[in-house]
Amino acid sequence: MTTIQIEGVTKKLKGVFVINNVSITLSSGNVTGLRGVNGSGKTMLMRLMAGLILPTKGTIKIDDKILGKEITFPESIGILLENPAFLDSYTGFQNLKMLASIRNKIDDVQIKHTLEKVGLDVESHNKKYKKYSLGMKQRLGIAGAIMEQPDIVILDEPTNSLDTAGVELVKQIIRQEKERGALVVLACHDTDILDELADDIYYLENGSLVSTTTRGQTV
Ligand SMILES: Nc1ncnc2c1ncn2[C@@H]1O[C@H](COP(=O)(O)OP(=O)(O)OP(=O)(O)O)[C@@H](O)[C@H]1O
Repeated sequence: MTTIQIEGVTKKLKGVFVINNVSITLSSGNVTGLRGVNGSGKTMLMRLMAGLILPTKGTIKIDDKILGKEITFPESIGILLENPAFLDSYTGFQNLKMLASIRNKIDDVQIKHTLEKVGLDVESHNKKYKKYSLGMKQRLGIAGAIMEQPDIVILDEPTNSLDTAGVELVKQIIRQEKERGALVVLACHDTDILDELADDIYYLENGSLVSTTTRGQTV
């Protein structure tokens, strides 16, 4: 059981409140949706949860351990953020292998299995990243986030650049991640996808939490 407790978190950047006094608790086996217009703070909140930036005020605890104090990063996390930092001259497989070498938890077979799971065929495993289409790049980013079966899966706009079949595949992957017990955080502009997949949806406006929908009920 994994929990993320966000307690009174504020993030100020260049004098602007990009996150303003947000408190929410997320737990494993749930998909938590983040909704809001461009610039409302969804990506910032995800970066805070991942320990990539630290709050100006408030605390974020992963399983009761304070991020930035007791732990630097969540122990088991996979993240898809906009513009993943993959290497152009490496193939899709080589990029994931390099990423996997950080933790050394999975082998080549598991990497290949994940590539297939996101719809990248054997030919594309061995294609250089710079030759990838936008949709292929997005699929590789999703593969990178889920390949180690982490406790926490953070997906920022995972359906970007994907065709209809790709969107369906991502929806299926998110359901599978939830079923295996992951704590999934999903930011998505497509409200239908959020309504379909998320157990709780938090609506952000100018960095503040303005409403919450829990399994269809808005408060
Ligand atoms: N490096 C930065 N320095 C200062 N402000 C920033 C920085 N990065 C983002 N911001 C600001 O933080 C706010 C929240 O941005 P964020 O990217 O979290 O929004 P978002 O909800 O994810 O938007 P989108 O839907 O466009 O992805 C915006 O006002 C943005 O201008």
